[in-house]
Amino acid sequence: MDIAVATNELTRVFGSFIAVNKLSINIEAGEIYGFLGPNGSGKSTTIRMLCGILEPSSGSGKVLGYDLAKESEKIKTRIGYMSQKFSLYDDLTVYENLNFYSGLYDVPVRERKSRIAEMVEMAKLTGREKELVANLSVGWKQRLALGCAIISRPSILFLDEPTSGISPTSRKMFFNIIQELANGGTTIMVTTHFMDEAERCNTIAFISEGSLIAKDTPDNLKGKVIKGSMVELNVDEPVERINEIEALPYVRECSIHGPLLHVLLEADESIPLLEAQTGSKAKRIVPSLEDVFITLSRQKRGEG
Ligand SMILES: Nc1ncnc2c1ncn2[C@@H]1O[C@H](COP(=O)(O)OP(=O)(O)OP(=O)(O)O)[C@@H](O)[C@H]1O
Repeated sequence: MDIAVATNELTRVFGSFIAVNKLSINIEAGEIYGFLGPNGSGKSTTIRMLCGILEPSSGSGKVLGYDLAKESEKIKTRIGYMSQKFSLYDDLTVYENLNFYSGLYDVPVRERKSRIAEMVEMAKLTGREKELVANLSVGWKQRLALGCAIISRPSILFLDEPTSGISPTSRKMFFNIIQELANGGTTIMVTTHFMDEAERCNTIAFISEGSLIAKDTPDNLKGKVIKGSMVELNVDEPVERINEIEALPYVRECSIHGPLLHVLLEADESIPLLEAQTGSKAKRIVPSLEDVFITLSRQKRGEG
């Protein structure tokens, strides 16, 4: 098993604030590693350290065998990185952007044309090569930004919320491309707030307040983290009822999911009691990844 990323107590502070706290992770070559956590939990800061853009305050790490502290320049030229702010030039065409990045990443001149064609095809931008980037929709721009990030064929790709702000169809298309890259052997580390994308990762690491609090496959997380019986409850004015339901002695957690409440009970035996006390039908459900993350966040805050 090849390890593409390994960190040991990697830490970053800003003044007295600890953004990333003794993070130790391993990412296997060729896997899609989902890096999840609430806003401000330290995901971007971690990725920026792994890309060699930001110096760690303490701890250590290697990416593709190169040391984060001593060999950040080597790391920068060997990885692909794409953040939510796509670094594209609006006043250049699709082709010109790809050509620019092929130069930036030192793609051999004789290979540039074929590599650009490959990226245009991968990004499903065929026929748009001469279009100004300013005229592209966000979904198109995002796939072009991906093409620019991988024009040098990096063996590892860091994606920091690549799909925020784009349509569900474009998101799906984008993740299909990611899956294909991983099938071809590229290691992918991706942050996302979308649970359907998290489901497609081989491994999920969940961080909160800079610390790693869980790491496993999506299925194992759903099977192991939540203890008790999860039910769906359809009540009027669900948000107003959360506190009252959570105060019931046999209820562990209650959270809103669309128009419904998810209620975590100590055991199945409490279902009739919950139905009687709320006057609503409770339906037993398998916990979703979102339920898992709500539980993990509460446990971290000491509420679980
Ligand atoms: N350059 C900086 N100076 C000071 N504080 C910073 C700096 N960069 C990040 N932080 C702080 O570190 C914390 C972690 O930020 P980070 O961007 O890594 O979180 P995140 O998990 O990526 O959040 P989001 O999901 O909102 O992108 C935040 O509280 C942020 O304000």
